[in-house]
Amino acid sequence: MTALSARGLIKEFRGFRATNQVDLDVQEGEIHAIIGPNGAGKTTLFNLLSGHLHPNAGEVQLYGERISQLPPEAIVRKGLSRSFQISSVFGSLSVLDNLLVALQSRSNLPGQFWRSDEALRQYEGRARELIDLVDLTPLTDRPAADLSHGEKRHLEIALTLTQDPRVLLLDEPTSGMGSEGVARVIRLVRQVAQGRTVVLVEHNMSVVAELAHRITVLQYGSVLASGSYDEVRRNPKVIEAYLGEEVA
Ligand SMILES: Nc1ncnc2c1ncn2[C@@H]1O[C@H](COP(=O)(O)OP(=O)(O)OP(=O)(O)O)[C@@H](O)[C@H]1O
Repeated sequence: MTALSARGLIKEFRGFRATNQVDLDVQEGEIHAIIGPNGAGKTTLFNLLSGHLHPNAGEVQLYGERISQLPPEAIVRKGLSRSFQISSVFGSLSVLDNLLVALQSRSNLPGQFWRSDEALRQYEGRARELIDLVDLTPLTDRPAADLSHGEKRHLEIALTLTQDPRVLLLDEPTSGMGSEGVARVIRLVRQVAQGRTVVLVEHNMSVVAELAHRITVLQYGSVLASGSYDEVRRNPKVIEAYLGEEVA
């Protein structure tokens, strides 16, 4: 079953075409990587999938339902959430409180966003489960501002999971991490992908090789190739696009 698809997506910024007739098919349960050289249009495509940008033409479907003109909050409610490259955590709140606020914001009307501590506590069980899942248990009560870069990325993934998405978009989950951090993220992505569909933008080819069932390669806003890691890395057009960068 197709979880997420795009047909003929076009996005222009003042006449510059950042996304050019992109078609994408992500099957339910797969981990799908979007790769491409700098400026290829990966982030723009992510923004189109999540509703943070609207296409000039073409459409995005989530489980067969057109979502491309909906605002991001409506798309989240339909089961697609994304993490951002730029940290979206509240630094002054503890790890636990970040999760409590995110869980509560999902379950209540916006006017009720800030409520009593007591009301927040009903989400504590789920918050602690998510903290465990992303390996942050020893840091539960620490202000998020104290976390390392890698730990913040883990917290962000936990925050994204508060929406209980069927489809999870991860924007460069390993960016800025050393090899140990990268290995932890690989384990984490595998874990959160159980029972979910994951689409990730990723520059690190060893991460892509480890995780991705299928890959879409972008160049100059267009799809250059798609297929398994082995199919894609043997594709002469991909090799040429990455000349000077490590693919194999
Ligand atoms: N808001 C915008 N206004 C004008 N041009 C934009 C805008 N957003 C993106 N672009 C341009 O669109 C192209 C694709 O950008 P995008 O950020 O999607 O690429 P990317 O593949 O994510 O790059 P990177 O790997 O470097 O993050 C770039 O040339 C960029 O300058």
